[in-house]
Amino acid sequence: MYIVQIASECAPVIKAGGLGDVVYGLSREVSAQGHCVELILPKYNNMRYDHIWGLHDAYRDLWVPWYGGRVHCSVFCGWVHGQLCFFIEPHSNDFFFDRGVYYGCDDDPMRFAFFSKAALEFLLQSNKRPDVIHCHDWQTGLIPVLLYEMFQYQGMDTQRVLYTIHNFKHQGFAGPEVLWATGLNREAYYFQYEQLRDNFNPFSLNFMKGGIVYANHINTVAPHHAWEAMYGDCGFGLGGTLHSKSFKFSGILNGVDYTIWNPEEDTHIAHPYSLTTFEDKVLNKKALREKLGLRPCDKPMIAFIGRLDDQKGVDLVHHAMYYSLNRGAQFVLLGSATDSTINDWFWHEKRHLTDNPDIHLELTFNEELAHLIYAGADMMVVPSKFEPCGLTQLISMRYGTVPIVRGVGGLVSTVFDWDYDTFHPQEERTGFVFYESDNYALESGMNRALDLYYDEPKFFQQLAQQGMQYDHSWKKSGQEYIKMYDYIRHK
Ligand SMILES: Nc1ncnc2c1ncn2[C@@H]1O[C@H](COP(=O)(O)OP(=O)(O)O[C@H]2O[C@H](CO)[C@@H](O)[C@H](O)[C@H]2O)[C@@H](O)[C@H]1O
Repeated sequence: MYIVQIASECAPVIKAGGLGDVVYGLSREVSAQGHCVELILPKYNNMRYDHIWGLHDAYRDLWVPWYGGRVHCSVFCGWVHGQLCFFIEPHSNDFFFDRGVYYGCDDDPMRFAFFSKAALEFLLQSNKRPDVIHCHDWQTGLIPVLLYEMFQYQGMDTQRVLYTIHNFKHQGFAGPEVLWATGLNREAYYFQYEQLRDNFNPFSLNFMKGGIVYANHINTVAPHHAWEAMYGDCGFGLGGTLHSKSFKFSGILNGVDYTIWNPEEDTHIAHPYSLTTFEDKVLNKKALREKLGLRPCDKPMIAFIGRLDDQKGVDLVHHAMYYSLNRGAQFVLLGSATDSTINDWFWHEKRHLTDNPDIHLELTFNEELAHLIYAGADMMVVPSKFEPCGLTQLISMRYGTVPIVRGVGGLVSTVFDWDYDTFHPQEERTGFVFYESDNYALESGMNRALDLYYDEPKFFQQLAQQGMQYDHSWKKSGQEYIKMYDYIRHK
């Protein structure tokens, strides 16, 4: 099969969070299983160019219809760790992708509407006719809309679309201008409830809703989250739409790219280790302390890695920092915030705690440091309010770092509580789970983990090693995606 992935991120060249990991890891796996996979991405000026090999302009004259005129674009081509990627660079005064950031601009809906249109225009003009177009999140929600309302009449009538939703909270809203810009025009038609009109704001179009309505199949990144989105409050207003499209909606659990996340071969960590040389993990804890200026001691090390966003339960992350110190542990946080209130809050904490030798807050995006923390920490807290799948707990388990998670979304499907899980025998359990979203619940999870660490170190190590034995590589999930591609291709 020939698959084209269209997305706003692809790790490690463009990564703001888990979307980038999934787009790269899945592409690699599907290629490894014998299919042809190409990626189309925006050419941001701040992406990690050091991860692209052989970048050259492959298609100089892409003209993209936009409002009444056309925008001239160049398409660059290069290899990102073995995956062929095309990067679209528009030459216009909007400077859509020359902003020094991936997201967070007022005109984000316009930027990604343009990208969606340009990506399809590139396929059309370069005569690429994939069997399946796989697009992701709100940024590419307009792809199936544009394909079925416009491009199929220009010769792209056999392409099928899989639309994967990684986060229902961000849906992409715009007014009618986006219809005039992209050439979809017909306001009255698209503003119908059955089309793109937002379920709550009648004056707004909803990109993600468009993706759901028009794609051949939609999935989210864990089966449990598919249920939560349809029947709970995790659909953020799209539950009804999903319900009406439940015949084409499912969940496929994410995997982790074990060529990147592998403690045996990780070049970013101080001392590689495996299940059988688990005792070397402590050398990474020592190296982490040295790197971050934490004092040498025999305390446990608790970590948090993630976007500092309301979704991640930042209030509980904050509580976990102080509670760890109270219980005699060290704490490391690696995160960055796009919300200025949360950013200011954590910068305030960082300054306040700067002289404390047992805690370090690193408020940036740092892929290399993330590897060292996964390897050096004993426990990872993931107190999310909602979590479609979650990769940090999966990576942590791979590194023998015990996850302490809130029982939501993909977290509850991958972390099995050491004390209370009723579905798995003790030798298959992997961490600690709490359910309520308050300090007491978090403390109960952390206490049980710390008690096991202090009082029964052998059992704690056994638990860490049990997590390492799970296979959360892309192999199985990759096969599920291939089955899905094949299914929609023949629909
Ligand atoms: N400051 C920082 N420095 C370095 N690395 C950092 C970092 N902050 C985060 N990361 C890394 O980014 C990834 C985050 O993974 P998550 O599963 O938390 O994704 P996220 O919530 O962004 O995405 C959404 O998409 C993913 C993928 O589908 C879902 O798993 C998830 O539930 C959903 O919310 C991990 O690889 C983590 O190590």
